[in-house]
Amino acid sequence: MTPALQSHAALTLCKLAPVIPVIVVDDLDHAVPLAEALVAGGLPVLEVTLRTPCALDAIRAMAAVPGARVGAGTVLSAHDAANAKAAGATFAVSPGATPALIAACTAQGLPLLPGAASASEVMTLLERGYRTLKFFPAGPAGGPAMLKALGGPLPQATFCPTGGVSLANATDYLSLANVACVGGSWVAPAKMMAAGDWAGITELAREAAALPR
Ligand SMILES: O=C(O)C(=O)C[C@H](O)[C@H](O)COP(=O)(O)O
Repeated sequence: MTPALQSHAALTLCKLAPVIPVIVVDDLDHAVPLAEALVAGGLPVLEVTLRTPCALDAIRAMAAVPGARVGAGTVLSAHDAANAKAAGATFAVSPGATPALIAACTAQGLPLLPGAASASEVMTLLERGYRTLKFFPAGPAGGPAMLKALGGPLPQATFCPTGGVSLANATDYLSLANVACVGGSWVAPAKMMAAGDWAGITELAREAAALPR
């Protein structure tokens, strides 16, 4: 799958909802109820970070939840990409991008949302054929002002800013012409997951899904 087609698939996913939840699953038993809660609240696209031992099993379980579009986050290597694909991930998100990761996602037909935080990084990915990018870490890298500035010379790149995005500042990003959606962990707080507060998480998802863009 060419990078151009990967970016097309990624953009389609980004347009499904204003927010992609960034999920850290510590307990496999949380995976299905969490996915159901987020989908019920209107957030169907879910990024499960490969940061915990049960992440791949969580992806496998969540991929079977009706309406869920489950991808892997923190995909850093070709090995991660292969594992994510085998677990049923339908897309991959990375904080940056490397030639090895790009080659693996291209070979395996796994749409990659690669990370970029500077004009040169954006230009390098555009050169490779990627037009849908993660802007990471969004807050520390300059926030909405930085994205707006990048949009001047590089309007062909569309972003999913992630890292320091919250309900309070999401609209500052979503109102920009070069932003398709935002990513954030605030809709799946560890405390609410530990407490099994799935109704509360559905409520957070509802608020997020209603954000204007
Ligand atoms: O590991 C990755 O590949 C990531 O996706 C990193 C996440 O984007 C941030 O950890 C989410 O940031 P917060 O919403 O501020 O918690």
